[in-house]
Amino acid sequence: MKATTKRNPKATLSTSQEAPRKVEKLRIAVQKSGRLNEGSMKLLKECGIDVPAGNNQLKISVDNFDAEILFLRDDDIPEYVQDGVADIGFVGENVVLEKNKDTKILERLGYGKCRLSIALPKGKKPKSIQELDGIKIATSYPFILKKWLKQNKINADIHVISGSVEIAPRIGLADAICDLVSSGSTLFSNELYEYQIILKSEAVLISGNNLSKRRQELLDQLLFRIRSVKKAKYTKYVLLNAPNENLETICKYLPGISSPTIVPLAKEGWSSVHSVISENDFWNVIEKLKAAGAEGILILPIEKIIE
Ligand SMILES: Nc1ncnc2c1ncn2[C@@H]1O[C@H](COP(=O)(O)OP(=O)(O)OP(=O)(O)O)[C@@H](O)[C@H]1O
Ligand SMILES: O=P(O)(O)OC[C@H]1O[C@H](OP(=O)(O)OP(=O)(O)O)[C@H](O)[C@@H]1O
Ligand SMILES: [Mg+2]
Repeated sequence: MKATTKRNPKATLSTSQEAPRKVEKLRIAVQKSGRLNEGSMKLLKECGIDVPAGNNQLKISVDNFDAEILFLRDDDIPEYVQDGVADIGFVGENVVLEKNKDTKILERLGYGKCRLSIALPKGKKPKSIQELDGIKIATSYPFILKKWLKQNKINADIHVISGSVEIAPRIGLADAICDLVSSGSTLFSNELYEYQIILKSEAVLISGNNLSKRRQELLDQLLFRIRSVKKAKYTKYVLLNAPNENLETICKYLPGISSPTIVPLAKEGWSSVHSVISENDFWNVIEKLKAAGAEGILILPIEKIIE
């Protein structure tokens, strides 16, 4: 008898009605509004992650990367990352250290640079930090401040307030403050001065400890892009013209990633040299390049460096 393949109508039905497989996305926490929002969104854009302009939504899916952006208060980001509500977060190191959650810092991001400092009213000039003993310090950073005081064996009283810390000495709430400083203008307008830096901070990328395999893959891709963007920021593309007899000397100063490119110029005996160099190194070699006859030196920004 001829074998027949029986079709199971139910099986066919269940396949066609199956819900589409849920795509695992990397959940990225970003400050909703405030000092770090712009820098974080700019960095994501430079990494090729297009976040659609949201109409004040708190969660937005990205079209060209398996990710969704969660817009949060910066203070909540370390805890949400620790608890796995978000996989990674862009947040100030000051907040990471203050909240002291179980997260790890993956990368320093170079924006949101500020200092956490003890500031005193103008006119009060302790000769050493030990003279802070016994004073009352207003702050929104009690954890970091307490640790610093303990390390320095200073016995001061901490008064916790959540904002407008700089006003505390003027209204008699405290003798000193411990708050973020950048330009110093908020201190200045409140008749205070920066006495002692206790932390230098910038935006950092943090992650939790339990990412799924797929989310870890996505994070690795994002980290690779962030590092390429960061590297490019501090590196410049250099173009210059040089007499052929000095090319060896010039190439010594501009070794590039593997070696510089040399293209002959229409002008007899001259070449164009193309290379990359870190901005710091460039300022150190510029005089030497000129002394070796380099002319028409052009310095161009680089968008990304993929190594
Ligand atoms: N003056 C400053 N210059 C540079 N960076 C700063 C400055 N002040 C704060 N930052 C950095 O930006 C982060 C966010 O600062 P912001 O003032 O927006 O916080 P916030 O008012 O607590 O915001 P949120 O509403 O999200 O709680 C700080 O934790 C710090 O890392
Ligand atoms: O040294 P400056 O450049 O003056 O910056 C310092 C100020 O910046 C931050 O406040 P922000 O302006 O972000 O307002 P906030 O108090 O609402 O957070 C910080 O809390 C300081 O008050
Ligand atoms: Mg906050």
